[in-house]
Amino acid sequence: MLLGAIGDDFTGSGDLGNTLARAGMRVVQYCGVPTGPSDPSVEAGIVSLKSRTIPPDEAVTQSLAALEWLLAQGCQQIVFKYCSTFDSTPEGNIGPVITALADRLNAEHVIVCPSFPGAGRTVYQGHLFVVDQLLSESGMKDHPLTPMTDPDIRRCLARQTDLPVGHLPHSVVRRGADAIKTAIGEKQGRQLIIVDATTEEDLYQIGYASADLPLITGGSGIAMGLPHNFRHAGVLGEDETRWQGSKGPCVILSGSCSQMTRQQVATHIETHPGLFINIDDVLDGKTTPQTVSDWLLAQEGTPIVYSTTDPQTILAVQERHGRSRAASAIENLFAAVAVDVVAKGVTRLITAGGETSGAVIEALAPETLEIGPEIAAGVPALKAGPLTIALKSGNFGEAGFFEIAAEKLGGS
Ligand SMILES: Nc1ncnc2c1ncn2[C@@H]1O[C@H](COP(=O)(O)OP(=O)(O)OP(=O)(O)O)[C@@H](O)[C@H]1O
Ligand SMILES: O=C(O)[C@@H](O)C(=O)CO
Repeated sequence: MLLGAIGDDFTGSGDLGNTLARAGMRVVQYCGVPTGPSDPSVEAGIVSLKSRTIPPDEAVTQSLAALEWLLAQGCQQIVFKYCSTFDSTPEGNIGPVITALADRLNAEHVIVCPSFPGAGRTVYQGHLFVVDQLLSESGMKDHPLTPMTDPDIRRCLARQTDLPVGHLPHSVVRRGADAIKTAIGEKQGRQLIIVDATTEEDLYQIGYASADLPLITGGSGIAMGLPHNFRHAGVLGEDETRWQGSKGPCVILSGSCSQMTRQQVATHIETHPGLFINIDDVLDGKTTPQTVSDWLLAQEGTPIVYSTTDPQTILAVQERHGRSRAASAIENLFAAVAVDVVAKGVTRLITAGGETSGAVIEALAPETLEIGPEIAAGVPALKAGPLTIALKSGNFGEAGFFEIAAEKLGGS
């Protein structure tokens, strides 16, 4: 294993896997920290955690355990993948995890760059943009778990770490890899460096400049240039595709309330069966995993079960039941439904939402997910034995994503 990565959620880990696989690396996503050694043919291993919104000390412990496993597999460089919208709270978990990984790796300068232009996220003057809006004016201001209200990620990160937070402006980045490398080297003392990046070319140049850094952090875009570094060093094998689709029944579970998912759900239910999950009914026991799973298995086509709704409805639900009780009720329901439908023959599973996908994958507990072809920017097709899976981050994909994903998982 050449490159080791730690992802703070399951969809984001797949996003990173997609970037690396597209550049010709053989990538496997591990669900949690594996207990045994990796298959020796794996060139990039991603340990996916569900650590984005857990208490910071637990996120640090899990991330350090993942790091030890990756180092034991021989990884020469580590990537910490978090969300391209920098999803975090004032306490963490991005800052505490980077700080702990940097300490363990004795990393002097650590790049922090959530930029992912393919999904409209760019960093300029230390500020994070979602398409043409500041992060704090985008849909992320209403996120159910990590509302993002400060677009200046230098300030966001400084609230989460005791390490100094520096900045590498776009005026340097656009001069290319050598200029970036020199500017990083000139930074005095140990620090985390927010690096501006507005285009994919910026990200390639940052990647090339990072060949010797032990730890790199960011969205999936930060990994764009890294496979080239290994190829340039002559250590990357030949690109060969092993992934295959499966033709069996397909179901969709959506707990994401992001703007794009809302559009995708609305599009899908125009032509496919859909069942809305009301959290009050889940907490009252009127809706159970069994009722939902029975409904799914009785449908034709590609049915969707969704709790996806608008910010006002979420707020009202959270006021009635509490934020984490509402979230857990939905996540546990989807997790149990997934286990049941897969046991009963579903071979294509699509989930929407990072937390939702994490709950589902933790319950299904596949040891590994082989990264396959891209479905949409940041979303690869995955495979665990006979089961093919698509884990969609909240704001990824076009309006017709679910239908496209179902076809891709089928091997078309
Ligand atoms: N109707 C609802 N009311 C309140 N909370 C909900 C509702 N539906 C879903 N949730 C919770 O909101 C959270 C949505 O987060 P999730 O990460 O799954 O989606 P997302 O934020 O759109 O995705 P991403 O993190 O990939 O951008 C989950 O914890 C889910 O349980
Ligand atoms: O970086 C992103 O936007 C995604 O990979 C993700 O992490 C969303 O959960």
